[in-house]
Amino acid sequence: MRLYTAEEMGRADRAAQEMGISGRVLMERAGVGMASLALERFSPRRAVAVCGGGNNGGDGFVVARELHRAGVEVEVLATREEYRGDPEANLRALKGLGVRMIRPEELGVSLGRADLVVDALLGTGFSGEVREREAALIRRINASPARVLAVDVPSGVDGSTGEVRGEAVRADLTVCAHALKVGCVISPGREHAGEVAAVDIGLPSEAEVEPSVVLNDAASLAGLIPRTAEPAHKYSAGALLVVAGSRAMTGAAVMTVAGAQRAGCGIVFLVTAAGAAPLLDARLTEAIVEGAPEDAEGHMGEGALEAVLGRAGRASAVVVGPGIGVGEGGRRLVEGIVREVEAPVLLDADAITNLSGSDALAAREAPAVITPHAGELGRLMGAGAREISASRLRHAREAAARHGCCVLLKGSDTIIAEGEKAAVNPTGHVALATAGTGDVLSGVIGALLSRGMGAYDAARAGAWAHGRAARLWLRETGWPAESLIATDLLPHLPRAFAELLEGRPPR
Ligand SMILES: NC(=O)C1=CN([C@@H]2O[C@H](COP(=O)(O)OP(=O)(O)OC[C@H]3O[C@@H](n4cnc5c(N)ncnc54)[C@H](O)[C@@H]3O)[C@@H](O)[C@H]2O)[C@@H](O)CC1
Ligand SMILES: [K+]
Repeated sequence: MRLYTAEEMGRADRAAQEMGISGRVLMERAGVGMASLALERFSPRRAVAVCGGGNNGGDGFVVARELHRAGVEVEVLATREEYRGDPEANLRALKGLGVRMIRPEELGVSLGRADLVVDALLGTGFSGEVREREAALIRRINASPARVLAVDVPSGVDGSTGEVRGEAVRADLTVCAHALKVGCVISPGREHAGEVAAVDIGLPSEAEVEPSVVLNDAASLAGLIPRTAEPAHKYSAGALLVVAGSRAMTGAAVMTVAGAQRAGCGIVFLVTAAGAAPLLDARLTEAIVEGAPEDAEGHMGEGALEAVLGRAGRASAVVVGPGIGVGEGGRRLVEGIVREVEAPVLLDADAITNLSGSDALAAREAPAVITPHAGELGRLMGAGAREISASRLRHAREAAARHGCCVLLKGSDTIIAEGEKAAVNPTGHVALATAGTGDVLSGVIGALLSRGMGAYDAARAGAWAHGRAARLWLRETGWPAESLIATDLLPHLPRAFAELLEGRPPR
């Protein structure tokens, strides 16, 4: 499925109009499609359409006309004194049909009676902060108990980024014209959008433009997962070195290694703190475990880098971070790995925190992936987690540019960014908000790197399979999402990868 920013949608729209398809036709098809979804989903009896002064409002007038035609009792608030062009024509048609027009001061009463609100106040023509007049209307809509259908974008959400500065409508369903708007799939816009759907507005394929952000769906990943070729041995199948764990943190190493094994690499080496090594060796039957010198806190310390570099020569990728601890020793270890290891490196968790303020990544030439959550990215970028969360796409891109690496910013809407490219992963699930799932993800992406995938593709495929595994677990068990534990993902990873290999989009 296609994702468009406001600018890309505008270009595609202009291209269609140059081909002779009028804006009026596009608006008509958008409104008709949106109304038909609203009727199907909500079976409304009394609706209020709140329509702004632009084409989003114009779509809203068409939705209102269609609802009226279907027998719904409709009231319309048109916020502008005078309309022009297509919105004007559609407003005139509504008035001709005798649809009741209301004034802003009547909105409260009308909303109290309605079971559906059509939010057509602001669409892709909006960005920045909502003016007070519109903000007041948004607050009214949000206070109403009626279901909310957002036209194209929930009003107040930046359709190109998902950023919300000030008020924004909270919709039950957002129906986008032609392509999903980027802002409807990235948090916080994503949470405002509710369920998201797209309607066909008759835009010809010749009018499509190159999107800057892609939806990381199974179709977009088809054919990317490599198979182990004959003649094969365990090294040719991918040899991953995992640098993880400390005396008091052994689970992180277990989950990273196990994730990697299920994502199909031939052999996994684990270098961990000496005090943790015997226990981990006993738990990780198939892995080769080596203890490295540790400091007083039980973290890998002085001499650990040598142990890692000794193993790294045989590895086709390295994962470093889960459970290693934060401190000066960890910092030297991670900087040394970033500087010295030529194979692709994935940095997660404490490895990212250990690099805050360092320019080691920017100086590195070989591929690298970092997999932070908002807090970790904040520490790396000298910002707060809230600042990162408010502008996720921008910060993921900035981090990728500044550190010259691939960035996977975790969340229900995991974002993968590298250079000019960006993808939003749709398989994420709240079930994954539990300790250890990030360690599994590091292992999965590390395994894909070790099998020869490029950083961006490995991160995308790993994110997809990881989220999909959670969804398969939910489907199989029927248990509440909150009950998932990280190791539950492991037996479902093979099925998720099988789906990617078959190129079959999930049901
Ligand atoms: N291909 C297209 O581009 C199509 C666009 N359509 C609709 O047209 C919309 C885009 O229309 P427009 O470009 O006219 O823009 P919008 O209608 O989204 O927004 C313009 C209106 O928002 C107001 N506004 C802008 N910034 C504001 C702020 N900070 N605070 C308060 N009000 C603000 C403006 O005064 C103007 O009235 C899409 O979202 C979609 O709903 C559809 O008709 C189908 C075709
Ligand atoms: K809207």
